[in-house]
Amino acid sequence: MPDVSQRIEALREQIEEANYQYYGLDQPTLSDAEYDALLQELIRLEKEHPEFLTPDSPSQRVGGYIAKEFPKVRHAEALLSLDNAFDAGDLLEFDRRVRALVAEVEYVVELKIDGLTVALTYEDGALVRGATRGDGEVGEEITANLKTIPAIPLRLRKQADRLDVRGEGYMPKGSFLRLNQEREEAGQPLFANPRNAAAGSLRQLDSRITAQRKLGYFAYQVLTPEEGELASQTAVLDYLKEQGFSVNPEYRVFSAIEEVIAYCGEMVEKRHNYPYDIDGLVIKVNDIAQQRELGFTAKSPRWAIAYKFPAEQVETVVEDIVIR
Ligand SMILES: NC(=O)c1c(N)nc(OC2CCCC2)nc1O[C@@H]1CCC[C@@H]1O
Repeated sequence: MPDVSQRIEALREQIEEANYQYYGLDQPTLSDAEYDALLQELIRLEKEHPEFLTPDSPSQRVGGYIAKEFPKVRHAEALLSLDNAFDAGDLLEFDRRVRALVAEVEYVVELKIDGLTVALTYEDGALVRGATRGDGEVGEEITANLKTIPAIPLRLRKQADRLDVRGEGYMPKGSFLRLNQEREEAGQPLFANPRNAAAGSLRQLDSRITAQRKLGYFAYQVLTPEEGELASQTAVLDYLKEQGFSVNPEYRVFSAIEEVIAYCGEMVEKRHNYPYDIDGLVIKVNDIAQQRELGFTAKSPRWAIAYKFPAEQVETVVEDIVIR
């Protein structure tokens, strides 16, 4: 019989690997029952042997920490907002401004997840801090709540002294529907949309409540990618996947803005085909060195723009959510 600490370590690795397969690669390896059995055994062993409990154990994902308030935390680098484009003209104008400063350019187009920005900091491979966007400079520290999101790794898969990651926390449509049904049965006010539900769930003082909300997270940026020799946004996305993050797979690379414009048109029709809300697309210059050359305006990067989908009639959206 291996000693308890070896069993605990083996359980942790199996559980985190299952999380990565399910949330990182979207290829579940364990059934829910098998996963729960491992987690329950880990929680039991850690209760019987608290000397082996560590803050980065997957047992901490079920929550149990009650904050009195959220401390403020200053972001390592300001979280910027994005300029918006609403039609082909705006996108052609964006491309013209980019090409005025850099010669050949390639664009990465990502789904614009309709959630809220969450900044994560890892030191020696462990998640040490997570925060909301706040005003872009200073956010709220919500680490305990973020640890309950299986798509957010508690430990990186590859060695890194320090890694700052940005991504979008969101509530999948299925979780949103279930939550509002429960609230309706309990006579509580309903959330208007998944984005509000995600914001409310991440700002819960009791992380057990956050754990029940079944939130998701898509990582899309690392700070100082050039230090990690990451030369492009697509390389950044590959790196984030290797490190165990859930990265949205629906990104495309185009070398002409006309192709980006055509893709935006296609996606207006497909925007409801995903199990999470999107409110547009984010178009980024792929090459990191060119991003540096293009720099930033006072509030947003010159190398990225958000294409916002046209507003819809309310009944279409409600009908879509209920029927689908
Ligand atoms: N919501 C998103 O899915 C998303 C994305 N896929 N990619 C970025 O890239 C940032 C990085 C630097 C410039 C924008 N930002 C996103 O969301 C932004 C954060 C703040 C405003 C937008 O929601």
